[in-house]
Amino acid sequence: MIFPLYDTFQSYLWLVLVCVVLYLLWFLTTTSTRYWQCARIPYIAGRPLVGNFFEAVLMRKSMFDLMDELYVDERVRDSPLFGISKLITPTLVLRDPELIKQTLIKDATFFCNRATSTDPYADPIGYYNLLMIRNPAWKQLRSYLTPSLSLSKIKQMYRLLDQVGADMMASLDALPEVRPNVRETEFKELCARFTTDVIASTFFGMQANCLKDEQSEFRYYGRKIFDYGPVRGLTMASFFFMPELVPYLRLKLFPRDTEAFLRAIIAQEIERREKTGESRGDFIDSMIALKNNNATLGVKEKIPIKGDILVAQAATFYMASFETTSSVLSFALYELMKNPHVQERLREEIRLIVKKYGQDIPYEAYSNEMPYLGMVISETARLYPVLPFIERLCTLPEGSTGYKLEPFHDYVIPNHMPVLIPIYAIHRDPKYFPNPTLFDPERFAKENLDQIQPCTYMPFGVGPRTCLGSHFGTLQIKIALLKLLSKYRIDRSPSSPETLTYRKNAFTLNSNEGLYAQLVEDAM
Ligand code: HEM
Repeated sequence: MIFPLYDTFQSYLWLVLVCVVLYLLWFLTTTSTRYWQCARIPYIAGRPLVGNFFEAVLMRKSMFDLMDELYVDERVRDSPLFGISKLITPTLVLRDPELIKQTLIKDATFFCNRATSTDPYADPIGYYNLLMIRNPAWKQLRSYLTPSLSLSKIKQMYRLLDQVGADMMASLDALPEVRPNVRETEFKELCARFTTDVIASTFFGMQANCLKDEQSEFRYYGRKIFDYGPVRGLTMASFFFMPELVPYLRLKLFPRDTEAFLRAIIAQEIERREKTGESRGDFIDSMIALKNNNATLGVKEKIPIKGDILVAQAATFYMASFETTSSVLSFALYELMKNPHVQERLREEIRLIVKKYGQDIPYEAYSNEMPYLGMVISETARLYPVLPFIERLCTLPEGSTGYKLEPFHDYVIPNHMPVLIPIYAIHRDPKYFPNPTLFDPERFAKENLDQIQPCTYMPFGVGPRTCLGSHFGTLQIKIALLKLLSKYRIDRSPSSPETLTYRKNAFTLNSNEGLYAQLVEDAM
C-alpha cells in the first residue's frame, strides 16, 4: 500500500522542484525590470533574459538602429534619463546634455571606467590597454601614452602620412579606366587600406603595403578584428553584455592569430631597434623607453610594462585607429558624391591651397587654411558617428550609497551601474540638429558653432576618457580628401547605393552596401 503513495509523493516533489526552478529562472531573468519598476524613472521593459537587446543579440537589428528606437520611444522621449536592461543588468541611458555634462565631465572621477571588460589573466593583451583597463591603472596608462599623440608628435609624423596619401593616389591611378579618364572604386576597402598603412608606417615604423598588395598581412589580420561571423560576434558581444562571465569563458578581445601576428612583429621591431640602436622618435621608441624605465601599472599590484603589456598597447592603437578613421573617411566620400554642391565648394577651397603651395602643402595649412574641409569632416562624424553609444560604469568610493543626480534629477545611480550615452541618436535628434538627416556642413561654420549645445556632439566621446587619437584621425582624413579631390571629381556610378543600411553584426558603423563611386579625372 505504501508504494503508490510514495510514487504520488515523488511526482508532486518533481512538480514542486520544476516550479521552484522555473520561478527562480523567472526571478533571475526579470531582476532588471523589477529594479526599474521600483526606481522612479521612466523605463522600457525588456524581455526576460535578453532585456532590451533581443534584436541585436539575434543580429536582426544593428545596435545603432536599436538604440535610436529606444531613444525615441514614447515612454521615455520626454525624460532626461531612462532605464533599460542589458540582458539582466539594469542600465541607465542619459538623454539630457546637462546630465551628460554633470556626470561624464564634472564628476568624471566616478564615470571614468567602461563597463565593457575582459579578463586580465586569460587575456592580458585585451585587458591591459586603454580601451579596457580601469582606474587607477587607466589614468597611469593614459599619461604614459598621451605623448605619443601630442600635436608635436603628429607634426613629426606628417611627412609619413603625406607619403601614404601619395601611395593611395598611385593605387587609384593604377585602376583600369571604365571610360576614358574615369575609374571606379569602392571606398570602404580603399580607406581601410589607407588607414592601415598609416598606422603601420607612423606608429610601428613598418611598410604594411596594404594599398599595393591585396594579400598584405596587416590588412588580413586587421580585417579579422572587425569581421564578425557568429563566433566572433558572440565573443565581442560577451565583453559588452556579460563581462562578469568572460573570465569563465576564457574569451579574448583579439582573434588568436591576430594576437600572435602582433606579438611577433612588435617583438621583432623592438629587438631590431635595441640591437641597431635605431631611434625614430615614434610609438615603438616610446614603448622601449617605458620598458627600460621600469614603468608599471597599478597601485597595490605593480604590473611591469613589458612583454605582452607592450604588445597590448600596439594592438589597441591598431584596433582603435584604422577602422574608426576609415569609417568616417569613407562616409565623407560617399556624402560628397551625393552632394555635388558641397563637393564643388570643397574642391574650390582645395584649388586655392594647391595654387598657393603646389604639391608641397605644409602641415599648418591643414589646421589653419581649410575651414570648409574641417566642416565637411565634422558633419560626417555627426551623421555617421563610429559608435552607437559611449559607455561607462558608475564607480564610487567604497561604502558610498550612490551617485546623486541632483539638482537635475532625484534619481540616485547605484555603484557599478552601466551608463550609456546614445551618441548616434543624439546626433540625429531634431531638437539639437534641425533636419538631422540632411548633410549640411554649414552647421559647423564658425558663426553657427554657438548653436551647438555642449554634449550634443560627441563623435570622439566625452570627458577625460575621450578619444586619444582624434587629431591624428582627423589629419589622416584631411590628407586623404585633399589628395583625392585635387585630382578627381567623385561621381555616382551605377553601383552607388542610394540609401544605406547598417550591418547588424558590427559594433562600429558599417554599411551593408559597398560605397562604390566613379572617379573622374579633373586635376587642379
Ligand atoms: C575619426 C577617427 C576616430 C573616431 C571617430 C574615434 C572615436 C572614438 C570614440 C567614440 C572613442 C570612445 C571615447 C569615449 O568613451 O568617450 C574612442 C576612444 C579611443 N580612441 Fe578613437 N577615434 C578615432 C580615431 C582614433 C585614432 C586614429 C586613434 C589612435 C591612433 C584612436 C585611439 C583611441 C583610443 C586609444 C581610445 C580609448 C581612450 C581611452 O579609453 O582612454 N582613435 N575613439
